[in-house]
Amino acid sequence: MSSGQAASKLSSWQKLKQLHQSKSSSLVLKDLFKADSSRFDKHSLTFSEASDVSILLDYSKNLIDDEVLSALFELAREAKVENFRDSMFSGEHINTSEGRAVLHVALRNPLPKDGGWEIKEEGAGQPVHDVLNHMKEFSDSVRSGQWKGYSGKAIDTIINIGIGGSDLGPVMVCEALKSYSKRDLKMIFVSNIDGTDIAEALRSSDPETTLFIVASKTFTTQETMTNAETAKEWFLKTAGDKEHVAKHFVALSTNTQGVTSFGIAEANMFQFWDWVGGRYSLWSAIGLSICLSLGFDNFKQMLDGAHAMDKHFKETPLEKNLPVVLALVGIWYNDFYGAQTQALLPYDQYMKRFADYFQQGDMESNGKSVTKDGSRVDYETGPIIWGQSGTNGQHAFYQLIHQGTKLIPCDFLAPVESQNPVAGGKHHEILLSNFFAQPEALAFGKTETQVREELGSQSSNEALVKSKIFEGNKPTNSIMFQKLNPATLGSLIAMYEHKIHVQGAVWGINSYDQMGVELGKVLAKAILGQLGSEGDVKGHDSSTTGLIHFYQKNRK
Ligand SMILES: O=P(O)(O)OC[C@H]1O[C@H](O)[C@H](O)[C@@H](O)[C@@H]1O
Repeated sequence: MSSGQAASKLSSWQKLKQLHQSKSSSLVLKDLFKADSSRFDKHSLTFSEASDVSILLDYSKNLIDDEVLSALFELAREAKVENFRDSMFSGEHINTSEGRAVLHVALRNPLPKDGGWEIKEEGAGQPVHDVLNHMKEFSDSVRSGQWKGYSGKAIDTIINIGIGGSDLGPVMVCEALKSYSKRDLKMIFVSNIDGTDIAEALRSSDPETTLFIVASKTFTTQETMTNAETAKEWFLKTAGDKEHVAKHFVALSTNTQGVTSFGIAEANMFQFWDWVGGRYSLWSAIGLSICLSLGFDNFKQMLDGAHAMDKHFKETPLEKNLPVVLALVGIWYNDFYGAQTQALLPYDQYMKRFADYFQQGDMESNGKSVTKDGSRVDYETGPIIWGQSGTNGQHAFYQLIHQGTKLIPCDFLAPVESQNPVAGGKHHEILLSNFFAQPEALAFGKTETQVREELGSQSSNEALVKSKIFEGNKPTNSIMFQKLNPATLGSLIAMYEHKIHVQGAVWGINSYDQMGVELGKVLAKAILGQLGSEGDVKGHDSSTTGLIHFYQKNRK
């Protein structure tokens, strides 16, 4: 297991610091490509270890050379990334602050008799497959119309009520694999405590044909429980009899007692375990909405794609290991170049929620400032993750990436094959031409000489010339895959999950707790009890008190 040692104490870290100082000015992409015609071949990797999956990672447009790369791999070895990875796979309790194993990989692991690994942790073998069978049975019966609502009608609307990891994964996947979905089954996701979210969902739904999925690992999350209660009240207003709840409410949780006291029978509960982190839970029962929308077979293919990436991560030498390479290159910018953010830019409209999903995945995992042994880090940890689908982003924020003052490493992702080759494939070719052009423009820019040539007689306008120069040398990864099918999506998600794992291991932090979300929740609870009257507002600073008083005076 990783010791939680500060990364900056490692000799390879110091070496990287020196390398950055001594050679960053000579790490110029234009020159690096000119000097080595095989740079793309040397710095690209392929992954095709799952059926129906073919992924190319081109990391050649990064500010790296052989010396930097070998120091980065040395860092991974010195930080014991391989040991820590193996500890995760074997079920060791690597989430030390909560004393838990971290086993989302077990959710996509076949049984040992079918070629999976033996994992010694309660739940991590047959029980996983029992829940999968339950999910299959249930989703088949709802999708086929066999499952009937209380008045005998089939279900045509699914409302998933959950937040954070109990929402973002299912939302992202249902959107990404929409072309595989049962189009006549309406999927609605309610997460926000803002009454608008549930009100809008209920407005367009019919209690006789709506199925509610209450998704919450803990079954105590205020937003989810409040939304679920409101949904139940709305349902019972029409349905009347409490007995009917059984036909319209199911729960996904680790908390059986919470589920039954809400009024959902254990038979309608899909179980998972405390070793599944919320932001890693879409592979568990939390994926029920995915199964309902896409069908179990597609869900299973997504698990298989993820499992193949797990196997790749577990067995491939670091130098050829996709998640490891992504992680190390990310560390190079995050810790030595001072980059604050990392953009995820999928050129596939179906992946429009991908960056939102990994905002939680990455930032809740690695947004930490103490190591596992409790020392304050003296280096940067998790990056700010953001992005949106291409080409929309190009018309919004790419200006800053090209010509702003900040270094923003970007991952570009795109499918070879479009699922909607409209207008004879014209849209897709335009889309891909942009996917190829942007990393090229970022890497190689446009020189002053080129600008002057283009401007011709106007080149005497110095300010204009300067404003049109692209400095270039902006690093990117390009990730191409054949087609966004369930298995490929599974592999891509697992690839980024493991990237996060490797970075957390190098930084010596616990990527698997989320203590930072607690304080706000506790304060909100206390404030909720004080909102009644001005006199109740006690124990706050003048700003918070002033804000609450303003609300109390002006509410209607
Ligand atoms: O699934 P639940 O227990 O309702 O938790 C929902 C979310 O709650 C918190 O915000 C955690 O930080 C998230 O990691 C979690 O996904």
